Amino acid sequence: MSELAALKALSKAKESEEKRIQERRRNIIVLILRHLADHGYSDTYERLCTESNLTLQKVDVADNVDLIRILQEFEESYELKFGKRPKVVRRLVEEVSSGGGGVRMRAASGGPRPAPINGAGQAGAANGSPGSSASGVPVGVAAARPGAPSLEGPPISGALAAKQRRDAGAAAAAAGEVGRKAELLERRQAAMNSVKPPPEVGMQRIAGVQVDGRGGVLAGMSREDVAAAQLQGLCVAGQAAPIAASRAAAAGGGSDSDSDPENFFERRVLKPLPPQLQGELRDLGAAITRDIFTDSPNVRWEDIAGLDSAKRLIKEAVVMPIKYPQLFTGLLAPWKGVLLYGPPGTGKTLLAKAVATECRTTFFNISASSIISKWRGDSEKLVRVLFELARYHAPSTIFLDEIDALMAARGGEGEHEASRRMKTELLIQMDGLARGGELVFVLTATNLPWELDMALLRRLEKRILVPLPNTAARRAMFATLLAGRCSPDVSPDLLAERTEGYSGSDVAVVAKEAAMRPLRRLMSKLELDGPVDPNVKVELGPITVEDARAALEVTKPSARLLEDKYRKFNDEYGQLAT
Ligand SMILES: Nc1ncnc2c1ncn2[C@@H]1O[C@H](COP(=O)(O)OP(=O)(O)OP(=O)(O)O)[C@@H](O)[C@H]1O
Repeated sequence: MSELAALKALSKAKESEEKRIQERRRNIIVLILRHLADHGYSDTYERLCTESNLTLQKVDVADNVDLIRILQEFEESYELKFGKRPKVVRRLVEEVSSGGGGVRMRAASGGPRPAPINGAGQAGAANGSPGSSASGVPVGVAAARPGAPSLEGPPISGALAAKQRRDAGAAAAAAGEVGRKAELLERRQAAMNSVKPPPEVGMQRIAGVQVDGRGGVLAGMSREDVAAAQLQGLCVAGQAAPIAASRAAAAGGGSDSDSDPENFFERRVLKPLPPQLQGELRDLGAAITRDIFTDSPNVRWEDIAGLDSAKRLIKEAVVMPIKYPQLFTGLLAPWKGVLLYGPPGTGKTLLAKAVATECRTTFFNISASSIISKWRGDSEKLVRVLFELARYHAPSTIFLDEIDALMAARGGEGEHEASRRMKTELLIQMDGLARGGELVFVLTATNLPWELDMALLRRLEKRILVPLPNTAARRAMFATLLAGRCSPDVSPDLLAERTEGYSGSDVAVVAKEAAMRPLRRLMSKLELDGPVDPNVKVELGPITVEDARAALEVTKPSARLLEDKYRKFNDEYGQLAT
């Protein structure tokens, strides 16, 4: 072949390769558009149409192709080739608990790889920073995050950033402004380094204090940080706080989901609101969606002391039908409504959170009293939308806490018309569940079961008493809460014996009160002795017998009085005879 012909062939090959690349790029956008449209992400769809100047009215994907199928085929061919499933998405940052309720993030171990997809990592490397910003946030993530702030204009993707850098470089070189180019690169890099993760991923930064998931202090902290962390109870006497104690704190103090690195990846991705919800119903739907647990509340059965029968019944009524639906058919069809009742602070909400952790269904965590206060006029519609969403996201669990606030007996004096309508709607919706095929459970909790409307009680087929903890359960709670904090003569047995009639939350208060006393001693010492000497270890002394006695004295049982009433209700309506 002549040289000319060879050149021509080369140019043609290059041209068609470029065409293929263009085509591939366009196809990717079309596939994404189709995916967004099929899955109801309408806002994002509109934006992508505008940005890409493509719409599904002009082109569409060919038959039998979609992103899910492509991904599936990729996974299969990878597995065939390498004998293992590919890891399609990987962690770039992990959350690190501060142990004090806060969370910071750091780059995942091994650091981010250069980002071949968006190119930002390579650009970073070129600038002396191997794909990671000074703040520990991989540049690739920062640059690729929609909405992340950048120095100039809207957020730029890694590829676009790289292109802009190339363009900027060419322009600068042409003008002989090498210095300006360097400055530009530096500014861009600085801009990307300063990008923080958007708040929606639930991460926070705590300046200067780095504490690992078990309360251990990480390298890089100053003595002052350590002292401050110690004073905040992040670590006792220079040691990592016991895992059991931190888990118990999590169980007691609400969700520790943000502090559990595993949760980052387990975070639930919700489907967008169903398109049939329009106008004000859509607003109600959005409000309810905010009450869906997207993170696991991370309360395990073993975090809940005692309550063995209640746990067994709940597992049988709610958890097992979701895990093994094939066994729960016909006569054994799952219960649609479950009522947890008992004195305040006995672990009803904890049990519900354990259900959410265990089942991984869509979990609607609804406080009935907040429905009333926030949506007084609209609560009937709210109930309808709630059940519609629960069916849409099935399998789901609707947890209605404080159900007595919503469903006190109807027809009472001064009952508002809107309230009556809302109650009727709830009953209708529950009947609808019994008829429908979707797996939707209604789990309710109350301290005042005798105030509930009889019609509702009938629909809550399974009624489970959650009683005050017995001695063994109180002992287990003290052992967990006070692990590693007591002098040898303070035993959990002694505390358990002295707390007959206390609820679980009373026990937690006694434990906290006892643990506060050595801290108070330390604080008054610090106040008296002036500023902290950074070389002196800040140590909390142990809880003494005197501390425990004083804590018991100031904390009285809060739920004993109504115990007989619960037993009576249980005899008449309950399922648990303990
Ligand atoms: N069985 C238990 N095991 C461990 N901790 C418990 C237990 N029962 C109660 N607690 C402690 O008491 C706190 C309150 O518990 P929870 O909110 O589950 O009570 P509740 O029965 O839902 O109360 P209320 O009826 O007032 O809403 C928990 O955060 C936990 O610290």
